Amino acid sequence: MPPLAIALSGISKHFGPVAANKDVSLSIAAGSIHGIVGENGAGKSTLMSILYGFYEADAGEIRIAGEARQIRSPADAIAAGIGMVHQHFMLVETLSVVENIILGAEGAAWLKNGVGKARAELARLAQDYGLVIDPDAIVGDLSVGLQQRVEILKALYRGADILILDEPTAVLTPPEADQLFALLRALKAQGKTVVLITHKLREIMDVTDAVSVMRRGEMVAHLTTAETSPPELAEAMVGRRVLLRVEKEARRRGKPVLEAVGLGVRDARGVELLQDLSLTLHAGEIVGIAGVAGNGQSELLEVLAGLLRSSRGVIRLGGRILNNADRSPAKLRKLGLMHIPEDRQRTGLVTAFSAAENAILGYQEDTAFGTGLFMSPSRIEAHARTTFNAYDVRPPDPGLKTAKFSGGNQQKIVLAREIERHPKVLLVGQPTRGVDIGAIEFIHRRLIALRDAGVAILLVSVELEEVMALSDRILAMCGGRITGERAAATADERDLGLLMAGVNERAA
Ligand SMILES: Nc1ncnc2c1ncn2[C@@H]1O[C@H](COP(=O)(O)OP(=O)(O)OP(=O)(O)O)[C@@H](O)[C@H]1O
Repeated sequence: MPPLAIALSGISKHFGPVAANKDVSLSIAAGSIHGIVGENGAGKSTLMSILYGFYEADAGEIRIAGEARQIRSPADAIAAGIGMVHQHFMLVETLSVVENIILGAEGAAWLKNGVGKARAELARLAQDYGLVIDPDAIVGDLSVGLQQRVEILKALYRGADILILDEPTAVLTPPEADQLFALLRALKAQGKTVVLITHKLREIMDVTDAVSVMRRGEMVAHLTTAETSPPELAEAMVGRRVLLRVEKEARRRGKPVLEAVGLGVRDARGVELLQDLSLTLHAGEIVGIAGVAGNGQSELLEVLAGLLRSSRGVIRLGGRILNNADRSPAKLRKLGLMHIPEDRQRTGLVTAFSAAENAILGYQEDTAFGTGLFMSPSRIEAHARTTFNAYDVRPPDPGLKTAKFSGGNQQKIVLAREIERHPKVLLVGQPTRGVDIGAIEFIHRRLIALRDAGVAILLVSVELEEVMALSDRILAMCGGRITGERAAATADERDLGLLMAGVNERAA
C-alpha cells in the first residue's frame, strides 16, 4: 500500500440543523491526484475547509502523512504541509506577485530580506513546474488564470505537499484550464498530492487517479478513475441516471424581438469594448455567443440588460427604439427583458440578504408581495418556498442568509428568480457556473422549454460545449466584434475556434 497523504475518519460537521458532513471518511494516496465530486451542497467545500482549518469538525480524526493532527486554523494546516486555492482568491490586488507570495509568511522582516529570498524561490519554482510569472507584476493587472497561478505559488512557497483546489476551473478559459492540468501533473510528478473539487466529470476523467463521491453530507463512493465512467459518477452523485446531453427538437423561430444595430461601447479610457455590433434575437430561439472570455461578451450582455451605456448604435425591443434613458434594468424588466448575470456574487445577489429577499430582488414592487410598508413577509416566504422546491435549492430555507448557501445553490436562486418571471427576452450569462450535473440537466431543460414557449434567449457561456448543445444559432465574438454566425446543428468546434480567434475561413 502506498503511504496515505491524508486520512480522514468519522468527520461530522453541523451548521445549526444542517448536517454538512456526516461521519465522512476519506483516504488519499500520497503523490496522487484525487477528485471529489458531489451535488451542490453535498458538503465538499465544508470537508476541505475542515482539513484547512477554517472550520473545526464536531467529531472525527485527521491524519496527515500517517500522523494524527489537530488542525484548528489555516496556520496549523500550513504547518502540516497543506495548501488551499479557494474559489474566490485571497490576494491583495494592489500588491505585486512577489509581495503577495511572501505576505504573511515572512513576518515584518519581509520588507528587507524577504523579497530577495522570495525571488530566488520563485525562480526555482518557475523552473521546476513551468510556473512562469513576472514577480513584479501587480496582481490586479493579471488575468484570472495568472492570479490563480499566484495562489498556487503562494501555497508552494509555504512548503505545501498537499494542494487542495476548490473548483479551480470554474473561472478559467479552456486553454487556461489545460495549463492548470499540466501544472497539476507536474506537481504529482514531483511527489505532491493534489485534491481537486470539480463539477466537470471530463476533468475528473482527464486528470485524477481516484475519485470520491459525496451526497447529502455523506461519502457514498470511492472509485479508481480508470475503472469508472461519467455516467457511473453522475449516478453516484445524484442517486439517479442523468442525461448527459441536451435533447431538443428543431423549432421554427418567430418574429424578431430584440434588435441591436451598430452597437458600440467604450470604457472610461475610451477603449472600444464593443464595435459596430449588430444582432437580432427572434422569439423561440436560443442564440449562443461563443468567445474566449474578455472579448466583449460580458459587455454585450450588460449593455442589453441596461447595466452599461452604449456610445453608439440602436437597440429595439418589440419594435420600439429604446434610448439610454429607457434602458434602466427596472424599466427593461417591466418590458419583459430579464437578465441572469454572469457574476452571481457581484450583480446577481445581495448575499447579506435572506434567500427569500433575493428571490424577489428587482421584483419587490410586484404587488403580489404587498406594497411599501405593507410588504407581506408571509407571501414573500411562500413564494421562495415554492421556487426553491421547484429548483431544488438546498437547504430550502427562505430565512437563511444567502451567503450561507453553497455556490451552486446561490446560482439556482438567481436562475429561478429570472426564469419564473415569464420573460419575453432572457439574457443568460454562465447559467451553469458552479452548478452540479443534475442541476445542469434541469437548467438546460428549463431553457429549452422557455425557447419552445417562444422566449428569445441570448446565451453567453465560456463552456463551448454548452453553447453548442443549447443554441439554435451561434455568433462568435472576438475583440468586441461578431466574427461569424453558424447554425448550431452544423457548427463544428474547430471552425468556431477559428472564428473566436478572429479568423472566418468561410468568408475568406
Ligand atoms: N457557514 C455556514 N453556515 C450555515 N450553513 C452552511 C455554512 N457553510 C455551508 N453550509 C451548508 O452546508 C452544506 C454543505 O455546503 P458546502 O459548501 O460544503 O457544499 P458543496 O458540496 O461544496 O457545494 P457546491 O458544489 O455548491 O459548492 C450546505 O447545505 C450549505 O448550505
